Amino acid sequence: MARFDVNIVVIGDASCGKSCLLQRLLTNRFVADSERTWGTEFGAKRIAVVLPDGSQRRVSIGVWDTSGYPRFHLTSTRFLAGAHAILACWDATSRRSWDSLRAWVVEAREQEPAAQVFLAACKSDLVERPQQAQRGHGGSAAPPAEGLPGTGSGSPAQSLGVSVEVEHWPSLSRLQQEEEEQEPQQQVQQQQQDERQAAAKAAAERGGGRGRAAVDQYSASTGASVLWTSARTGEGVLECFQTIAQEVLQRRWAQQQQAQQQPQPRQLQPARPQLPPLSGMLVPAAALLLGGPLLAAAVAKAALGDCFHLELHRGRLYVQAGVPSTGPPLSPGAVEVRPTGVPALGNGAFAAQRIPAGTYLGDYTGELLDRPAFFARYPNGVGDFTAAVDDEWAIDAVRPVGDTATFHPVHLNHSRGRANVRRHYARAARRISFFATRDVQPGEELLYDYGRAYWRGREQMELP
Ligand SMILES: C[S@@+](CC[C@H](N)C(=O)[O-])C[C@H]1O[C@@H](n2cnc3c(N)ncnc32)[C@H](O)[C@@H]1O
Repeated sequence: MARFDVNIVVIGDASCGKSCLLQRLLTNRFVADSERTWGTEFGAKRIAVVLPDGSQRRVSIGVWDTSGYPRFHLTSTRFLAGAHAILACWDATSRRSWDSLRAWVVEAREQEPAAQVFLAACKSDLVERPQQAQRGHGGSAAPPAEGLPGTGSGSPAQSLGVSVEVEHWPSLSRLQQEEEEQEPQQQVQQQQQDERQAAAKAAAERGGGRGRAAVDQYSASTGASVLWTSARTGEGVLECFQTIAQEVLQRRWAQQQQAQQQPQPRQLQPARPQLPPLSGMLVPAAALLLGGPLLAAAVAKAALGDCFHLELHRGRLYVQAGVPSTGPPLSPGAVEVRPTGVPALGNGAFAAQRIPAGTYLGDYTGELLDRPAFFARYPNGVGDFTAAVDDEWAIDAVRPVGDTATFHPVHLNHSRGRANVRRHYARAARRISFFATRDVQPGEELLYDYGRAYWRGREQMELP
């Protein structure tokens, strides 16, 4: 799983309203006939949260909308590993959907015991909703009264100290397409919606939905908050995800406080970073002293060959030593993307077979963003899955990160001291390539040093 501050996986029966919930969160629109979710969809949003100590933090939430179809069951549950929160949804108008909620919750807890579980009633505009706005285990978090800009619904934003800053979503093309298609169909859709609403209300009255008492009882027995949502009206949707982010961060904050009060275990000394061979560096250093930079560069190139690069780009001279620009390709299946077992890291890339030193692991591919596009998407300058090519261009790999079946360099975690991978930059070509710097044994994680700039402003998050 990709690493966001709060990773949320949405589970529940097919057609219970999960995709509409995610679309409402990301686009503030209701797409009545949203496509079935084949596999898993993904979206992300940045929100600012106030911690219990009063400090403010900007956090990103990543939301994985899994398929509820039985044939995708395995894929869906695979995404649970590394989740901080699991949102188990049911269709508030459907008895069957409610009845299978327990099985989803049991499975979620088995797969990712560390995750906090929340229950979401979808389509709650079609049933009688709870009145009060209590939050917490054993209670239901109903939307409070006054709205947050853009939601058109009630919001606990002030009391929670949460505000939305920016959002982005990878399924952009699909959503744009839906937007284009929506206009001419609007009247028909409205009619269909009215009909569906009337039918669902009738079903709920016949006992299709679950009574409040049963919901509260289950919530109390599982310790999972209930969040009432309607993707159609927008009510409770943003609040649902705000509640989750807030509760996850509150728990994390409490755990950190507790850990600080306990004696710290002895820290392992990280290994020294890998440098180019000393002999290769001594000769150019002597040449620099004796003949100046040109001679030093010529000598370095002669000594290091494909492991020494000079690039004059946009008025700057870039020097790289110790990493090749070409190498034998990775054998198919040689890298496996899977949970690291460390919640703060999420997934990582592990050698499934021996990877010889010098192997070319792949390029950092994704959406190319220029400076304005980058800051429009990430106003605070932090993109967890972006790699800067130079001071104008960045590559955003937010899409491939959700695909753990195929290795992409975005899956590589950072280590300053244990790095066994390095990047080669060809800036003019807007290319960043990754190479193994030593033999990597089966089971070893592939790691590279993201560089100090990546951690600036969030140094406390960096693991060695
Ligand atoms: C490019 S992703 C790496 C792959 C990611 N772990 C995943 O699940 O797909 C970068 C994110 O991983 C996490 N991460 C990677 N290495 C880390 C480290 N050494 N310490 C803390 N967080 C790390 C951070 O959240 C970072 O923003």
